[in-house]
Amino acid sequence: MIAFANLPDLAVRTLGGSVVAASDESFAAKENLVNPWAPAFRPETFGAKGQEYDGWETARRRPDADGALGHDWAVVRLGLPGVIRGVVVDTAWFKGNFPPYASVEACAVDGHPSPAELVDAEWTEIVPRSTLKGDAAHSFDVGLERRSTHVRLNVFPDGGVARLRVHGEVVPDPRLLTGLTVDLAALENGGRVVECSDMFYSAPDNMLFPGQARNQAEGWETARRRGPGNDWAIIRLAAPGVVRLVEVDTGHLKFNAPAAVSLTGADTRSIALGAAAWHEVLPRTRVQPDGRHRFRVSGERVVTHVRLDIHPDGGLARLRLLGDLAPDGERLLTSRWDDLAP
Ligand SMILES: NC(=O)NC(NC(N)=O)C(=O)[O-]
Repeated sequence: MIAFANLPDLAVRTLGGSVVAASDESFAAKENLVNPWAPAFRPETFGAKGQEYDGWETARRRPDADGALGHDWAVVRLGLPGVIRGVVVDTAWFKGNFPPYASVEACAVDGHPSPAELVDAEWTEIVPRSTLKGDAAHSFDVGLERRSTHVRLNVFPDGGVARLRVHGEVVPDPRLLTGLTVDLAALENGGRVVECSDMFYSAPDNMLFPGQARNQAEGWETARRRGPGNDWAIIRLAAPGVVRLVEVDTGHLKFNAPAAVSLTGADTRSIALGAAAWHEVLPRTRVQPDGRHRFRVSGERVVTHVRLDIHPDGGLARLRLLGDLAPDGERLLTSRWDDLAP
């Protein structure tokens, strides 16, 4: 697997991404580009506009009076702005109607720009015009050391693309975090799972998504553990901080919820994670299936990482670690934001 594929998809709808404009969407809606599920297809489902596709599909272009063909484009607002490390242009199921070439650009615009304002933004090419195949996922590494808020997918001259995945590292806006009590584990604040024991059914980063899980697949689920020990995941927090309230949500895990959970914390500001000592944040605590549990914790020590142990296996829908950033955590977020400015 390519390295960037483990990073969150900053464009996916379940992380707040949306497709704000497109040159054309005659055959199939631009919004499908950021659907969270794998592209689906049912043959011979002809609607009023043609065959139905789970993707974005434009009309066949014809030369204008000057003989120019032009090209199609779609603009995606990233749900989580950040540094883009890789892009996947997936033409799944588009076999006779995929675009032969595509390129991708990115920009960073503060606030909430309208599609018209984005036209005048400063766009930087992050994937040069590249050849595409039909019914295939194309992965492109991106080397732009700056944060981005939007991407523009260009297809030449026209055709269908099932998904645009934009993997990267979240760079949260410190103005929305400093001085507040925030979820130090949330993906949207820059938290991430860096190690885990098992991700057989679904990835542990799922626990850190916004909102509630709508089903079991939207949380973290491990395989049935047949040997000794228990499953676990280590979360690198958004920045060093003090955890004050823990929320453990076993929603939708009914016959596969853990019997108990425990949390420990480590401070790696002056020591490597492998050598750090772990101290108790939440002692081993019984949990019930399919429900939200909240625990006030003593919150005395600054931590950079929290280890979640689930006993013995199962998974969680969500894990929230509400707390306050340490002063150097606030400084870290602010300098990262400034260093990665467009
Ligand atoms: N059979 C098709 O898929 N045709 C075409 N597309 C749709 N959606 O019908 C086309 O012309 O690109």
